[in-house]
Amino acid sequence: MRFLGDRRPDHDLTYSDVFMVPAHSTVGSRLEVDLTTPDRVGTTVPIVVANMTAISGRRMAETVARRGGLAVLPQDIPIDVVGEVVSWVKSRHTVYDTPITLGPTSTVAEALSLMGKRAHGVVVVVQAGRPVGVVTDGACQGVDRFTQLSEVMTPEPLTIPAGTDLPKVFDVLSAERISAAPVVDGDQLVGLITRKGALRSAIYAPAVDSAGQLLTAAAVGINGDVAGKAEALLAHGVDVLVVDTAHGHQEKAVEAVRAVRAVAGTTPVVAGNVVTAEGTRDLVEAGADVVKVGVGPGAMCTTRMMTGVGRPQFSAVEECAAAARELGKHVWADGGVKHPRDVALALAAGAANVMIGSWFAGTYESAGDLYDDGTGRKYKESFGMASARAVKARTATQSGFDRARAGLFEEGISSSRMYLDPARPGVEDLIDQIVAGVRSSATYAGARTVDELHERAVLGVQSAAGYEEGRPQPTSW
Ligand SMILES: NC(=O)C1=CN([C@@H]2O[C@H](COP(=O)(O)OP(=O)(O)OC[C@H]3O[C@@H](n4cnc5c(N)ncnc54)[C@H](OP(=O)(O)O)[C@@H]3O)[C@@H](O)[C@H]2O)C=CC1
Ligand SMILES: Nc1nc2c(ncn2[C@@H]2O[C@H](COP(=O)(O)O)[C@@H](O)[C@H]2O)c(=O)[nH]1
Ligand SMILES: [K+]
Repeated sequence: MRFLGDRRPDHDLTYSDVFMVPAHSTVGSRLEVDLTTPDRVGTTVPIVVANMTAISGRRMAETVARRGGLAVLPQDIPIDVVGEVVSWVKSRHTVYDTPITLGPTSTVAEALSLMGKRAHGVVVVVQAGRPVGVVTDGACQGVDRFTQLSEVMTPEPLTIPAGTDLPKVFDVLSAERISAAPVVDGDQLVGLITRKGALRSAIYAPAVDSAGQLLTAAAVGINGDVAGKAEALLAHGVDVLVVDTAHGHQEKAVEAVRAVRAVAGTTPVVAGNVVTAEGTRDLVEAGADVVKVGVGPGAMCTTRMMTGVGRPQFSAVEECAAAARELGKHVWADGGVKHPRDVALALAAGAANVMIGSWFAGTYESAGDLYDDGTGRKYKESFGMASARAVKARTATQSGFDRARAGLFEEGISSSRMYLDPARPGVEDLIDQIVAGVRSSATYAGARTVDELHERAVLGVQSAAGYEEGRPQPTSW
């Protein structure tokens, strides 16, 4: 990347400070752009879900990997539970969604409590493995919550034989005016497909391991038996290890990376967080394949206000990516991403992948429960991984005194409401939006790949008014 007119500013910048200018392009279509990430971790779109307890769990991991991204399971989850999640994710179909299933005598209340767990909004009623009905949210309205599903389901629903050509699935569902249908092998339920799912599976390539199963990642902290934890995660089949701590450029973190590298073999090791070239080089030297960049940009993060420490994220990514690339390695831009443009600009700055936490908290697939705020707006609760709430959970096995002492050092928000966007309530809706934005961004730069976007990007620095001009105006002024 370079700055417009070679006018490199003498101060650090974040995403909102910069804009990209269009360049002469030979890329004729946004569909010609290949967003496979250059870090060789296996992602086919540059999206990684941050290792945050309220956000990254099994449904998030499954859904995002099916579209080519990766979710990092947090270090606070017990390792045997991570193992269960990894086996479960790896048992998921790479094309079809996991259906929500209940029996004919299950109740409307049960169906409604599960429906918010997935974006497709239907429950499949199953008997001896065979789909005998489909229940929608609409069918559950205006009936007693104890009503059995056999009374409200659409019986003998349209089913799709496994392996049906995806455009055909789309056309059949459109012709029948239904949004989702059970997928069957013989008469046995093997998955669920929606119209949008058929479209997405035709556009995206899932992120998979060498056995063709969905890709997984898990984080470890820097305390305790780090190598032992890493070995246990590897034994459970985790594909990418993330050594994660607030201050990645401390000796303890460097030692943790060395310890993980020593047991990781060919498994990619990601480590952070840092914001300087020196920090990047030290983590690469210790064995990191990918360095995670970002101190303080996160939406749940109070580090900069508490400590004055951090660095505007665009410049941090640019400097660290340059240092990593000199050593043949890569960086992930971690935190502060709120719009598709931020993802595009992080890639322009040289990131190989972009980590997103809070933006994905307000989706059906995030780990938290779905709430209604009383006005009909749906939200999930989220919290930072250095908040008092997370520290309390992480230190549960320590003495009361030690826990209270650790709680003094909170650097994150313990409670926030992340509203679901009614137009984009599922994480796949957000992925669609991000991928559309980034593909378009690449064609404006004349780039066909993530690396070319970084090489060709020409950026300028804008005023707050310049940024504001770019925002849409949904009302008259
Ligand atoms: N990207 C960011 O800006 C930040 C991210 N986070 C996230 O919060 C989670 C928890 O991370 P973390 O707080 O590192 O907890 P960890 O449990 O990973 O432990 C951090 C270790 O580093 C030591 N340490 C030394 N200096 C610092 C420092 N300035 N801040 C924090 N620890 C320090 C701590 O010792 P002692 O407790 O005795 O000081 C402790 O032993 C991670 O997921 C991390 O990514 C947290 C803050 C910033
Ligand atoms: N300083 C803190 N940083 C945190 C905390 N919890 C998470 N994080 C960091 O934020 C990113 C995600 O950023 P987002 O803007 O997409 O939400 C995450 O990967 C961590 O690096 C915290 O409590 N304090
Ligand atoms: K912040």
